[in-house]
Amino acid sequence: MVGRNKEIGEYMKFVKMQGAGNDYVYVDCFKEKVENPSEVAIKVSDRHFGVGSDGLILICPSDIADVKMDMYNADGSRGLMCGNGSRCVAKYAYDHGYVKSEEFTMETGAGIKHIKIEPKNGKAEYINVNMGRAKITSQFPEKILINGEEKEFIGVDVGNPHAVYYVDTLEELQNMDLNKVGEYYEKHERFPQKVNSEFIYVEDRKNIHMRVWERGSGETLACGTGACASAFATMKKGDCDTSVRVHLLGGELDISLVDDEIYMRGRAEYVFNGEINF
Ligand SMILES: N[C@@H](CCC[C@H](N)C(=O)O)C(=O)O
Repeated sequence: MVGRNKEIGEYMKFVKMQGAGNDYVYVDCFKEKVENPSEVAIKVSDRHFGVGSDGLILICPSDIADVKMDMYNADGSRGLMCGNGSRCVAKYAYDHGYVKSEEFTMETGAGIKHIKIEPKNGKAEYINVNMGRAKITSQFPEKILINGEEKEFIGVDVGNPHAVYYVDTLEELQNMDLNKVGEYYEKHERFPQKVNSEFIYVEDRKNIHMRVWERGSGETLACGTGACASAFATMKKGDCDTSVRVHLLGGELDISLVDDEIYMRGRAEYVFNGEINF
């Protein structure tokens, strides 16, 4: 815990931020210390008894980059990479003067990422993240039996694992009951480390629609790495150009592939600051 107040006991200061509706509780570890981040992630993420979020992200100093992101899913499991989180950490670090220029580096569990800020009135408005190289991790596509039904997916690693499933119509995508079936996808024996599952409808060569069931957090309004994985799968399959807009339940992300590296561009926003009691 990071503080003690004689009226309320132990408390932790945080800022809630969201990127395309993927919301996390962020703690500024340039100033604060979080001792049991997995337990804290479970507590803060609870939408009734906590702050309410898709997980916890610590914004930390780094020995090897300008800033470090340390992320935890809502179930307390550690995530190696978080696309939406990286934009929020970048915005926070830039707006709070922890980084001094518009281009800087971020340490993540999936290596060092290069960030480029597009500022407006001195604050980060759009954030570009070089997500690095993606890798296809399955047959192309691979058949799988999920809850008695045969499906096809494309496995993609973007620093964390994804399985991308095509859906035939936008209506079918909108009507999917992920709360009912999501866990069958996440915890299938084909994925011993569990997996983030994306369901996509390709509208045309420049637009795809996506819903996601995230490993460790369930359905979220967006997943940055999932958007990159989905865009990459459609590009490799020849269905989309090398620049794609991904439409998510909570917003939009622009993903492009340049010299085999994936770039993600999008916004990040503050929601509120607070203190939570323990
Ligand atoms: N929401 C994230 C991904 C978070 C980690 C993921 N659930 C995992 O366990 O790999 C994103 O925006 O990329």
